[in-house]
Amino acid sequence: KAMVAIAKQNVTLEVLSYHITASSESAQKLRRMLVSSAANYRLYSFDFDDINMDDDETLTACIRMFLDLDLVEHFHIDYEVLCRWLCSVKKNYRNVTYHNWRHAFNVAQMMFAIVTSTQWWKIFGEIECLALLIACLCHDLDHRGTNNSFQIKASSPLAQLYSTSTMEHHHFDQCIMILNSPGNQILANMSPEEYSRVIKVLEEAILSTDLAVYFRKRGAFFNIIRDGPCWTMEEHRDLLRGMLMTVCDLAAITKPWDIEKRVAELVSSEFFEQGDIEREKLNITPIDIMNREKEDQLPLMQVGFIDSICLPIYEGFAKLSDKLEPLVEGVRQNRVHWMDIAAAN
Ligand SMILES: CCCOc1ccc(S(=O)(=O)N2CCN(C)CC2)cc1-c1nc(CC)cc(=O)[nH]1
Ligand SMILES: [Zn+2]
Repeated sequence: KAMVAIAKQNVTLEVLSYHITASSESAQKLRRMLVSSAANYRLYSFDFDDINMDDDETLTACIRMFLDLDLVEHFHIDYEVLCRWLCSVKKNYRNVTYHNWRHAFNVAQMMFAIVTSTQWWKIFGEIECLALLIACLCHDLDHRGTNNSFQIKASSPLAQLYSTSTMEHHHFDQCIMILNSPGNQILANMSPEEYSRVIKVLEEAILSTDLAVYFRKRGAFFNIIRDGPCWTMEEHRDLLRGMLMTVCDLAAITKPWDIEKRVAELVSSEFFEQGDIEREKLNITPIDIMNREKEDQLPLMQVGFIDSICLPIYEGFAKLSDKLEPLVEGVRQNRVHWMDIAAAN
C-alpha cells in the first residue's frame, strides 16, 4: 500500500514537473546567449528600470547576477541547468498585471544592488546570498493577481491548503517543485548540509514577503536599529534577511517618479481587477484599495502606504548603511509627487 502511495507521488511529481519545467529548446537558446556585464545591465543601480529590456535580456541579466555573486563557481551550478531553471521560473509566472515575472526580476535586481553596494554579501555569505537571490526570483511564483484575503473569501484550493500566508506558502511550494524537477536542480552539487541551509533560508525569505509577517516582525527590527551599533549583523541575520525581502519587494516606491507612477498603475489595476471579481463573482463590496469607484483616493492611499509601511523600513535600513540613503530619499520624493496629485484632485 505504501509502495503504491510512493509510486503515485512520484508520478504526480513527474507529471507536474512536465507541466512546470521549461522546454529544452528555451534552455538551449538561453545557454548560447551572450551574457553582458552587470554595468551594462545597470544591475548595481537603485534607479534600475527593466522597461527597455526584452525577456531574453532579463534572463541573461539573471545569469549575470549569479555569476557576479560567484554562486555558479562556488556551488558548481551546471550552466545549462541554471539556464533551464531560470526559464522554468519565468514560465511559472502568470500573465497578470503586476505580480508577474518582471516584478520578480526587479525584486531580484534590487537585492543584488543592495548586497553589493553595502558589501553585505560578505556578512550573509554565499549560502544566504544564493538563497536570497532564488527567493527574490521565486517569491511570487504562480501568483493569480489576487491576495491572501481573496483566497479565503473565495475558499480557493490554496486557502484550504494554507490558512495563513496562503499565497506565500504556495509560492514556496512552486519554488521547491521547480528546484526538484529533472534538469532544473541547480542545488544538486552542494553538500546535504548546505542544501538544507539554503532551503531553510529560502522558506523564511519567501514567507517574509507576506506583509502580515513584516508587520509582526518590524517592531523587533526598529528596536535593534534604535539600540544603535552595539549589536552585530550576525545575531539578527534572520530578522534582517526577512526585512530585506520586504525592502526589495516594495522597492518600486523608492524609484524615480516615472517608474513609481508606472508601477503604481499596474498595482492599482491588479487591485481593481480583484475588486471586480469580488463584486461580480463573490457578490461582496471590495475594500477601498480594490474599489474602482474610489480611484480618486489612490494618491492619498499611496501617501498612507508610504507613511505607515515604507518610510519606517527604508529609514531603518538607511541607518544600517548610508549606502541605502538613496532609497529613503526616493520614497520621500515620491511622497511629494503623490501629495501634489492628491492636492490637485
Ligand atoms: C497603487 C494602488 C494602491 O496601492 C496601495 C493602497 C493602499 C495601501 S495600504 O498601505 O493602505 N495597505 C497595505 C496593506 N494592505 C493589507 C491594506 C492596504 C498600499 C498600496 C500599495 N501596495 C503595494 C504593495 C503591493 C504597492 C503600492 O504601490 N501600493
Ligand atoms: Zn512581490
